[in-house]
Amino acid sequence: VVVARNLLDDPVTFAATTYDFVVVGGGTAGLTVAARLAEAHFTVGVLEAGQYRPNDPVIDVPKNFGTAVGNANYDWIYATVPQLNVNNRSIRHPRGKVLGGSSAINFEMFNRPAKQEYSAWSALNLGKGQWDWTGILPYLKKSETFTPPRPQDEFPTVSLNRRRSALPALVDEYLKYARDVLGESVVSLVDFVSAGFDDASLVVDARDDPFHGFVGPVKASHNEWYSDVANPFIATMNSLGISTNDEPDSGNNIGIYNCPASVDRSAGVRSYAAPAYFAPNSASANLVVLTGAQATKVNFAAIGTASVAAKSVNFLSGGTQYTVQARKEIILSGGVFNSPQVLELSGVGDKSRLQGFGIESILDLPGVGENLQDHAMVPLSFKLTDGHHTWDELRNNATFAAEAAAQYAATQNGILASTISVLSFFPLQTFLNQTAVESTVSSLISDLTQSITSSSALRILQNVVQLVWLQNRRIPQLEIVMIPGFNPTGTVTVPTAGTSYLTVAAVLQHPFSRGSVHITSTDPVAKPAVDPNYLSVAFDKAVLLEGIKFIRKLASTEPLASHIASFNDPPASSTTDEQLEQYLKLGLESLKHPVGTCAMAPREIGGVVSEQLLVHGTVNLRVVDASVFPLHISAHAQSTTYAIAEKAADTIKLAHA
Ligand SMILES: Cc1cc2nc3c(=O)[nH]c(=O)nc-3n(C[C@H](O)[C@H](O)[C@H](O)COP(=O)(O)OP(=O)(O)OC[C@H]3O[C@@H](n4cnc5c(N)ncnc54)[C@H](O)[C@@H]3O)c2cc1C
Repeated sequence: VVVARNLLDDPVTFAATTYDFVVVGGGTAGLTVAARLAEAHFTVGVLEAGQYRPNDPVIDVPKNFGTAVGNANYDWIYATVPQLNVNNRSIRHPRGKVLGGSSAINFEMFNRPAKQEYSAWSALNLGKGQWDWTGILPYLKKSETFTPPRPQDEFPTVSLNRRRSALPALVDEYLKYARDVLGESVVSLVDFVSAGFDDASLVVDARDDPFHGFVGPVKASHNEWYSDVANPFIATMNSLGISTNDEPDSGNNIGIYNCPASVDRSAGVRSYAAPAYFAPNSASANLVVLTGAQATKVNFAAIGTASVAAKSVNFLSGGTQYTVQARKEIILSGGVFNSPQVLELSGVGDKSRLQGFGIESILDLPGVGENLQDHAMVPLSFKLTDGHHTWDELRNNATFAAEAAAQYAATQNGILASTISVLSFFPLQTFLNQTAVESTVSSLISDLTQSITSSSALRILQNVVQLVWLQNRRIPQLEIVMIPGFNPTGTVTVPTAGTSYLTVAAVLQHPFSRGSVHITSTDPVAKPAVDPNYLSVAFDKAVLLEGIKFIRKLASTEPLASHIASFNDPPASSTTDEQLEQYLKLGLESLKHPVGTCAMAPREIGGVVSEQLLVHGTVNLRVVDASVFPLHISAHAQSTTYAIAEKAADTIKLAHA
């Protein structure tokens, strides 16, 4: 194991130094912002609870994704509180506890949402901070070195059927209520966020490839190994109206596509925050990382009455508490569960909640830990006919597995370098007929209207955005993930020996349910309570149920149908809505993209951080991680998280220029 010069395991030395910036969490966003600030000649001290694990095959070998889940050497091993709407099950929520954070243990899909989704982030922040596609795209590009797919990886193409929408009248009704409830003070916000998200100036010629970066730290590439079930799967999706999208990173992510992976293809290893941002700076004295150290509290010095200044961070290392001082700023990058936890432990959060724990309130910010949004998914599995090549072969056939290992060792390629890559994203209108869309949205609007007086302003505005999105066929509502093998994270059944599977998951992109994460104790080592509140809005369940039916139809449609020997989970005998709903409750899991618990939005509507990512009411405490997403996106979270951190670094550098 190579231990870098500036990687410390000595808390005394770390605490004895005053850094310009102290970053809590050396994860996806934390290492990105830390490295960029260190490159700009600031001194940066990073506190990371996990260890540095370079050259570890559990992390590095692309096909090993999933094996770190549940292993305390890599994973915080979170689980939700019992979820009322899914049989009171507690749902697993892994989070990376290792240098590199969740980027070290994630499933390596590296993609982007529709450009209009970022426009909503911008709208929720009144256009400040340029959190739209134009403002974020440069940072998506800055963080990546993109390698386009080889010609032989192209998918079959069939064009998408377009149908007419009749939703505007229904949605206008909710907008009227939203204006009434929110009153004059924020009525302009309703108009602002509902004004539509198309910007003609963003239409650029895809052939110029203005979308990708070619010199950034994170390597994005495409698989060379594909299962033989991929092509029939894609052709069947095409025949059901999901056309192939050759440029999914362009801000138009509708269709089925070959998803880039955060894999360094030449070395055949995962590309994640530690090798991408930490390792290249490991000779720089500006960037110091202390591993095995958990931050427990931010300490403040009062300045004036309106804003407070953060000055130091308490942390635990080897059971002893230390304090490290920051000259300029403290940056929380502990992730979607831990950043709000540290804020609450520090007296920043809902005043009455904190008083219940005897914590002195420094800033009354009721939004801390609220607004938790996640991508709920339901995987379905199918037994394939004999002779198929899937990842199951690695489990079923010891000779094949040994050959694959030898091939990987010799060439850094082959099946062990492969990842999940066949993704598709589409709006309701693609898989529901117009009557079904209208009745689903109409029930949703009635639910939202009934709860409008007990909803926060942020939530009402999000509802407005999401309702507008439901009319817009460029905003995906459902993702279908094709997994060539038995579901790596499934909990419903176990695979049969000697059998190959196809797993297809339906994933809700824009849930209307909102959850929370809050401390349950003043003990910083006690895990906060994670409650995504899955399916608490009936619309979320309805979309997933329709997603399940769509997948069943897909598996019964040629050319895919001929490759399927039998329905596995759920079995073919489950046909009624009731049976499929039972399966939904049994099989629902997280796609592991929880976001939003320190939402970037104005304080008056319930936001936690400003468009500069400063915690409201502070002059120098920022949150830079996936917790600042104000609204979920139709993409996996990592590339946007890197971009947020890259953008934050520029914002911070400017503030201290
Ligand atoms: C199993 C799994 C699969 C996923 N699959 C994908 C995928 O395929 N594609 C995709 O785009 N996204 C995926 N994601 C999501 C994506 O990886 C995350 O959204 C993203 O990496 C989050 O980045 P972050 O900076 O917010 O947090 P993290 O990367 O989780 O970083 C937080 C860091 O802070 C540290 N930390 C926390 N609290 C403290 C503290 N108090 N003191 C010190 N250190 C602390 C943690 O140990 C961690 O290193 C997946 C996530 C998981 C867990």
